[in-house]
Amino acid sequence: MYHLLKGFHEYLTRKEEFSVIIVGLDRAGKTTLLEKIKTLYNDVPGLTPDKIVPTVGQNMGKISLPSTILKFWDLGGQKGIRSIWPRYYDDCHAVVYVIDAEDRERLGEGWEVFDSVLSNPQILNVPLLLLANKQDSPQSLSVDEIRRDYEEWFQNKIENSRRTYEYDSSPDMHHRRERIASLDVMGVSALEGTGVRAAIDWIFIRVQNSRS
Ligand SMILES: Nc1nc2c(ncn2[C@@H]2O[C@H](COP(=O)(O)OP(=O)(O)OP(=O)(O)O)[C@@H](O)[C@H]2O)c(=O)[nH]1
Ligand SMILES: [Mg+2]
Repeated sequence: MYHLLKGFHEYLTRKEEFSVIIVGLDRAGKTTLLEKIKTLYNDVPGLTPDKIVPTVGQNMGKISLPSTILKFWDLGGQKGIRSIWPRYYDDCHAVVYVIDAEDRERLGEGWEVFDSVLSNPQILNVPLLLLANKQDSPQSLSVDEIRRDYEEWFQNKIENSRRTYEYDSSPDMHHRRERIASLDVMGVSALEGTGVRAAIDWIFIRVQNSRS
């Protein structure tokens, strides 16, 4: 009887688990973001920024929300490690791409990598959120500026490739354009936590919707 009741209780209180991957260039602030998420949502706080080192491999963190567990995979962003990202694409329910809005010199590199993430067929229908991090810094580009910078970069890429006839005719181009048109960009400060709850709300709603 006890086991029956226990099983029934577990059935009633069970939570569905969703995997979210956090990708972006090295130093974008992915681990700082994950640790801030843990601090905001868990009883046990995440690491403080002074304890965070560059990620070699991946970090995992979970948070519990109503009837839902979000399991985050923070993947190392250094060039040599990015090749592990595709291993996570098949099983993820949402993708968060973190861009360092303060580092103007690396924006182009950030878009190049973002574009290669976008073009993966495995995540074609997976919710994708672009986070413009480091909004606490006065040097950071705003959300609107980040969006514009990406659109300009993308436009340039198309123009250049038209000349070489390689890009425009690719079959996934239509999807990519649609995806960019409906892309959600949010500003956060992983360091201070600003905007982080709004980003989690976005992920929570999207994974619920994509399931139904
Ligand atoms: N000002 C500011 N600095 C930040 C913010 N988020 C991260 N940083 C700093 O950016 C640097 C890199 O942060 P990490 O979280 O280690 O970056 P990462 O994306 O995990 O880097 P990899 O693990 O190498 O892929 C650290 O010095 C952080 O303190 C932020 O919101 N604002
Ligand atoms: Mg890291």
